[in-house]
Amino acid sequence: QSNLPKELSEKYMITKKIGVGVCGEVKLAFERATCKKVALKTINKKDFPASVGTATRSAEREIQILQKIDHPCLIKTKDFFQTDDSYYIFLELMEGGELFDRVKSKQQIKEPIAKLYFYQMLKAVEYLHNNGIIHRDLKPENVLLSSHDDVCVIKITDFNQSKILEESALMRTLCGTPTYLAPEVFTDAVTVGYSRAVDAWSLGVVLVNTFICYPPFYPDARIGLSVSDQITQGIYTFIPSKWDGISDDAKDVVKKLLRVDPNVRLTIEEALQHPWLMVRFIAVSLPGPSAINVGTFTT
Ligand SMILES: C/C(=N\NC(=N)N)c1ccc2[nH]c(C(=O)Nc3ccc4cc[nH]c4c3)cc2c1
Repeated sequence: QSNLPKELSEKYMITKKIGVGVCGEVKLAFERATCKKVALKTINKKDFPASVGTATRSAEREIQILQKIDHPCLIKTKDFFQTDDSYYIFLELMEGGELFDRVKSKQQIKEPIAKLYFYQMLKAVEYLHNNGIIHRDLKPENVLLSSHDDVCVIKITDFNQSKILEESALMRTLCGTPTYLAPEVFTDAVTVGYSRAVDAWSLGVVLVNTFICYPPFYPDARIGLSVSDQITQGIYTFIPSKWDGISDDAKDVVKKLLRVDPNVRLTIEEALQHPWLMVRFIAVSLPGPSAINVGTFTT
């Protein structure tokens, strides 16, 4: 890290690499003044194949989102630096690492733990959607665990693909008097605005992939369909043996999230009302000052 900004090196000591992402890497760093551990995510501008212009815009939009969001299950930035060729984002360190690695190493995650993580993901995405943000890249690599214990707080990260829903021209048109408006403007309006449903779909795939240990859509000669055809036709395989012992409510949530038509797909809000999630939880609170109540709810 020879070309680090001087003020960055003065404030932080950077040590080993702890995670590697698509566009950059994650390192363990220590804030010199407090000796506190933090995660440093470096995003190299030159890693983006497109012209630097779009790269900078997408990275800057991500930084803007990262600095604006405030929810117990969304990663928070603690500091930020940039040079001509890189962004340096300091984030709260999630000791448990990525959910992806936890799943890779371990056999099936037990249903109550899967439900605890899934509930937190729903609450995080509910917050994003309520703030007009669509994540668009929800996957186990972008879910971080706060500790090595199974019962822990999770946080969603990586807003590189995220989209901020601006007020659209269509919304403004629909506010005016429709005297001269063509019928298709109304019918189009019905389908527009479901872009947030993509996050619900992804969470359905995460639920199957992460908690039942295999992706619902994968290249398999026996199915005779490409992954994209399986997805567009909503054909996914339920390997019965893997679902033994999993509750019918859990299967029902998956079925309703993995609906091809976004208009009938379960929304995040509806998923939170689903019987599988509407159970009493002991609030997950961490010891010490960082105790966070990610939410308790009753039957
Ligand atoms: C902000 C962000 N990505 N943004 C973009 N890719 N543009 C991002 C993505 C993945 C991330 N991973 C982490 C992170 O703390 N990872 C991690 C990985 C392994 C271990 C092991 C112990 N703690 C760990 C933390 C922060 C983080 C931030």
